[in-house]
Amino acid sequence: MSVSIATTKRVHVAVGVIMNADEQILLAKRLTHLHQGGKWEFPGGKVEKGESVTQALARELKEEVDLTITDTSSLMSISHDYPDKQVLLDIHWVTCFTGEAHGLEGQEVKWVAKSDLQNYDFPEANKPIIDKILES
Ligand SMILES: Nc1nc2c([nH]c(=O)n2[C@H]2C[C@H](O)[C@@H](COP(=O)(O)OP(=O)(O)OP(=O)(O)O)O2)c(=O)[nH]1
Ligand SMILES: [Mg+2]
Repeated sequence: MSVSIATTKRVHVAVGVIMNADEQILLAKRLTHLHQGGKWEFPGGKVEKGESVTQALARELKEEVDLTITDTSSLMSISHDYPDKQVLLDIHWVTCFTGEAHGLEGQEVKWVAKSDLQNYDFPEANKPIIDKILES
């Protein structure tokens, strides 16, 4: 007899660590009805079929926080299993962008000094990202 094990597809997410000229980082608060709702995140979202990670990042940052990004560099990737969802976060530094940040999906957005990041509640997967930013 064969046993089938339920497997869920890992969700590939493009994530931007956006830093401004004052070395502040843009955080957005996940809406409560979403996965990991109420937690603070770095803006980003799912990579769609046929898109590169950079294309997805540019699209998501425009859709979510109204920024046009002009330069990015890879920071790290994190594969994380939540009890209810498996994610692969593809995280990029964003240091060149134009526009003013607004939460276009009704979410709160905030520029936060690096030294204040530890006072925010992030999803579990984000711990290595925070460590990396603090090292930089
Ligand atoms: N954007 C972003 N997502 C993160 C971070 N940390 C982390 O675990 N995630 C997870 C939460 C979600 O499961 C997933 C991001 O998905 P998403 O933002 O595209 O999707 P969503 O939950 O808004 O759901 P959907 O309605 O678009 O399907 O990655 C982070 O710092 N930024
Ligand atoms: Mg999103």
